[in-house]
Amino acid sequence: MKLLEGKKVAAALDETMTKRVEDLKKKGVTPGLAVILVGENSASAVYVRNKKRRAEKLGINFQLIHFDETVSERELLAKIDELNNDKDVDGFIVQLPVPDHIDEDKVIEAIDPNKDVDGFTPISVGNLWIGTPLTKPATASGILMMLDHYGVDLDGKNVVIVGRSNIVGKPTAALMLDRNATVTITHSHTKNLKEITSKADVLVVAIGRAKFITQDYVKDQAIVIDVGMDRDENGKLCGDVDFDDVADKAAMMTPVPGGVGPMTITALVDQVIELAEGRANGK
Ligand SMILES: Nc1nc(=O)c2c([nH]1)NC[C@@H]1CN(c3ccc(C(=O)N[C@@H](CCC(=O)O)C(=O)O)cc3)C=[N+]21
Repeated sequence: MKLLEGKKVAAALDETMTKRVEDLKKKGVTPGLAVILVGENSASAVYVRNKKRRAEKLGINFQLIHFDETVSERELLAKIDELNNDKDVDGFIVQLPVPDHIDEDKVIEAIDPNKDVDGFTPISVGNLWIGTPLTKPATASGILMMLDHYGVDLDGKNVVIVGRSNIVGKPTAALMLDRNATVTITHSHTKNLKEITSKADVLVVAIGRAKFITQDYVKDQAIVIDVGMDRDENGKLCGDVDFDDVADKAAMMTPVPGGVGPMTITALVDQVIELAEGRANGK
């Protein structure tokens, strides 16, 4: 089984992105990324820390806006409006989840689609499904960037996605469809899940259930993409796929950590640089 090493692919792509940022700085443009984090969710703190580290390593101007859990929706929307109008910020995200007293859809809708580097706004999602994405959805794009790096041709392939979240399942289905794959989206109400997943040439799993996918869910020589970020019985980071159980059946598989996670961040920072390049050309 070939390991799809997101961490290595991310490092290789960092080199070209660093060069792009240097070229931009020569034109007097520094790419700007802002992240709004609300509250003290420990997983979010790790992901945001990783985003900050990567952006700063590339020379991107990173701004973290960390609100207390009790921040009002009005205050959050005011900050979003400020970032929408800040010409030095090419893109920004509101790290999800936000506390229950805040309407997540309302917050996402307030983001300027031209700065929506997560690809979550209705305009971005609409453009994604009609095939003209304004901005690329980070995790889904990260998955495609990794498959491209390993030369996986999706045309005509049978792709099964387990999970239908707005962050991963749905945008990944849209991008795979765009590559002429035959896409099936499964979820918690799907009947005979094993029958469907064991026909997949490419299996993408994003359900937040530690080691849920065992080899009886996997077609021989399938490509398995594990987007899970869970903890196993010993509290160790693991994915939605039982890696050891599936390893001798899959042709290719992503590890957790070190697989999709780093590529999610690569897609995010690549998107910010692309927007800054657009700004530099418009200058
Ligand atoms: N507005 C928004 N955009 C997101 O893109 C977004 C979000 N909210 N909410 C949560 C998910 C999850 N996500 C990850 C990012 C990095 C790693 C990552 O760096 N993973 C490392 C391990 C991290 C660790 O050490 O725990 C790895 O897989 O190697 C994982 C997951 C982005 N998300």
